[in-house]
Amino acid sequence: MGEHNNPVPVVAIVVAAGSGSRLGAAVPKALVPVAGVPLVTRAIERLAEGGVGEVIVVVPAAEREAFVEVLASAPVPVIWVDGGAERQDSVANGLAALPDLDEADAEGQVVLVHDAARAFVPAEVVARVIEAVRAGADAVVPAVPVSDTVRELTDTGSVVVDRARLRAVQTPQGFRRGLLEDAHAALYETRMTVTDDAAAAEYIGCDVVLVEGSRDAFKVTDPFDLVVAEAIAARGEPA
Ligand SMILES: Nc1ccn([C@@H]2O[C@H](COP(=O)(O)OP(=O)(O)OP(=O)(O)O)[C@@H](O)[C@H]2O)c(=O)n1
Ligand SMILES: C[C@](O)(CO)[C@H](O)COP(=O)(O)O
Repeated sequence: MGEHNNPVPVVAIVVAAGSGSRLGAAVPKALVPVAGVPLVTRAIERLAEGGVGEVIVVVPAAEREAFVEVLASAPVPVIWVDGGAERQDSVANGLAALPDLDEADAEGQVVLVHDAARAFVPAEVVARVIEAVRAGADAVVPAVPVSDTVRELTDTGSVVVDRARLRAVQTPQGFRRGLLEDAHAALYETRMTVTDDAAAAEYIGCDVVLVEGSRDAFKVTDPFDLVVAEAIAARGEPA
């Protein structure tokens, strides 16, 4: 860490540039309200509560004004960035907008990547991810056991998979900034695509550490999920 009075804040790249085609709402998914509060607002509140000091919010370019309006009273400073065609592109745009720091601070800064769609992530999960990065992990992923029996399709039919060895991957995922920048640069160079940032880190040889996630951190994807989201909002904080 370089010389300074203030510690380097934990920054979160909140990807909110998806359209939410499976949800089918009239507005981008991240702006959809649950109990009157948009998903992106909820996500940022949870991140701030868990220890994030600054957010880069990646939004559909044409909708930026609407996002600025709903986040006018965000609990942490917001940097705005336009999204890309795929989630991976949106994360890369977010990374490119990270504030300048001196080299040592930038290398060690904790960067989280979070889906706005995982709006109900408990603050404890956010804090757990940050703590694991600070403790030295390369790439940190909150994950939960899989409750269904799972079958994998084969050329001839399907086979059952040992679910005790499966974990469903959530966000926020945590990294040291330098490492995540290197990972996305490598993906860009080789035109490789991944569906999460831990896979990007793995692509450049990093180990992925799993920490306990939460069912509350589920990704709002289709209309059924909105019913669950409303129920969680009505229930309040997890016990
Ligand atoms: N080009 C994209 C695509 C997705 N996302 C974000 O990545 C997260 C996870 O994506 P998903 O839940 O699949 O969202 P959508 O792509 O919007 O959903 P759909 O596939 O139903 O359109 C979301 O917070 C979404 O806003 C993004 O920032 N930029
Ligand atoms: C990053 C992620 O939330 C991990 O589960 C997920 O991969 C993103 O969803 P997508 O549908 O692949 O964009």
